[in-house]
Amino acid sequence: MKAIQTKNIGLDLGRFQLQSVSTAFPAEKITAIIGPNGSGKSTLLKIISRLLAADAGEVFIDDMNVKMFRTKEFAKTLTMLPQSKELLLQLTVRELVSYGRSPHQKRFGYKMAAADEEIVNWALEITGTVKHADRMYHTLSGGEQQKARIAMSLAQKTDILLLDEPTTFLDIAHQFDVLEILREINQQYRVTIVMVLHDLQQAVKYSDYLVAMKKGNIAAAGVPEDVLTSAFLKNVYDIDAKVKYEDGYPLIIPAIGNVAKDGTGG
Ligand SMILES: Nc1ncnc2c1ncn2[C@@H]1O[C@H](COP(=O)(O)OP(=O)(O)OP(=O)(O)O)[C@@H](O)[C@H]1O
Repeated sequence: MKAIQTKNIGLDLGRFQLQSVSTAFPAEKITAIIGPNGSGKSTLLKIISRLLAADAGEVFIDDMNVKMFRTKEFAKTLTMLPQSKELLLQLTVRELVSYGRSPHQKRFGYKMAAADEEIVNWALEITGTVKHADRMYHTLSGGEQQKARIAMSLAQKTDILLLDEPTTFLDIAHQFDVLEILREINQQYRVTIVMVLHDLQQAVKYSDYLVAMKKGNIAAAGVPEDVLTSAFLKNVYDIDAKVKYEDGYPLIIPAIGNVAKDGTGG
């Protein structure tokens, strides 16, 4: 199983720069990337997953530079589920999830092997999307679509799973449902998971490690209880709040009169 390391990643997007980002995501653990809107979380995930090329620096999976992977080998090693934007896919849910198997197939359009069918069924089952398998993807609700997209990522059966805001569009029950599924995947199959989460309480509860970003830099990294403190909230989000832990679950109590500022993390 693989660990990810970034070394001095730099990228200039004009008004925004990733500034020599060096960090690591531990193998076989769940890491949450947190930080204010626009702090560079998605950009970092896109660079790790080769969807975006950095101007400087390197990404390694174990000791292998990601540039050295052949496309198909990379797709068998790492899956990235980007933030969902409106997709009007003319596909059934089963067809969408089957795309997850394409890196494992000999030729595009080749009839799927029984073993691949089994994995597609497993991904549909584990995400609770089997009941929608024969529906057109675009007719699903936002939450149902999100679970179908997660099923597609799981069907790819990689050692590393990157997810950008996997709980978007989901109600609270389905958010916990998805986070529990991811935890099960991590524990049972020892998959390394890195996900962007905005809910700090969920990030602490469902991850082993936190990486926090602010203005294109790493602001903090470590075990959740060490990272999520009152001083951290002030530094990264510019909010005054107390943090109390109850049974390992953080309670974030904002100071009275605390108002959101520009949302850029100060
Ligand atoms: N292709 C692009 N061209 C120019 N600027 C970009 C591009 N992609 C992202 N940016 C800018 O880079 C900054 C970081 O974006 P990014 O999506 O990585 O942030 P984020 O931390 O994931 O934010 P959010 O929590 O809102 O999803 C933002 O200010 C964004 O507008």
